[in-house]
Amino acid sequence: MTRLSVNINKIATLRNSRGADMPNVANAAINAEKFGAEGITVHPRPDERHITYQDVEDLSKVVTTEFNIEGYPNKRFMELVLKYKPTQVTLVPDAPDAITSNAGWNTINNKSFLTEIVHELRNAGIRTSIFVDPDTKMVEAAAAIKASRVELYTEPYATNYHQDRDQAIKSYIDAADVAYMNGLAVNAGHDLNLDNLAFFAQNIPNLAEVSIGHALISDAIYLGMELTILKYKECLRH
Ligand SMILES: CC(=O)[C@@H](O)[C@H](O)COP(=O)(O)O
Ligand SMILES: NCC(=O)COP(=O)(O)O
Repeated sequence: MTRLSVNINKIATLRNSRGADMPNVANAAINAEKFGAEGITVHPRPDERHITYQDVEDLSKVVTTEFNIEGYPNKRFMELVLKYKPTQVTLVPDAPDAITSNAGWNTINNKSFLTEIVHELRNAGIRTSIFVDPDTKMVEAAAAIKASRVELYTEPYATNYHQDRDQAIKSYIDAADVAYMNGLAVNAGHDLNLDNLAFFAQNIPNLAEVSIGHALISDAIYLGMELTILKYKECLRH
């Protein structure tokens, strides 16, 4: 069964907008898990525009499902994740000024850099996932780097879903096949929502985890977080 990891970056965006502590990020994680989330994902960006490094410390004390920290592995990020040792670290190639994640790693050109990072994380007992485009060559190179998982970057799927979902899913099916053939588990994320999630999950067998934030938190404004998480989990039952 595919795990739903709720990305709570946007809870922190709302909290930061007033400079106080409402909504409290740790409470949001506690409630998301109470409502059925099977993981909590955060992406502490270098400018801390939403999730702060302090949030990561606070969350490390309360998350009881799987804690997934995403980010670019610069020195500060590595010190953070090695200190708090989450369940999983998802390595993302984002530039500091990226408005959001907009591409997967070039795992061929960054092989030596990523191999060193993955080795350090594995030695710390942290599961590693590399954020990649649905490109079989990038997936194969991620396996050579000895990552445990790849996370398929699903923005292109979401963008093309309504136009031609069969075409939109094709590269993801191929990438997942190659991942499994190379001993990698498959995660997915970015721009997944209540419209496009079920078709994705139905077509990617053994999908280990989806991490969903922007659409899920937006839906929760109208539906409430409990019903929203229930609806997203229903999409994963196929
Ligand atoms: C890797 C990924 O797709 C998510 O971490 C996404 O980047 C969310 O980041 P923002 O919430 O800052 O858009
Ligand atoms: N890894 C994807 C993630 O954590 C959330 O992405 P989004 O749902 O906010 O686009």
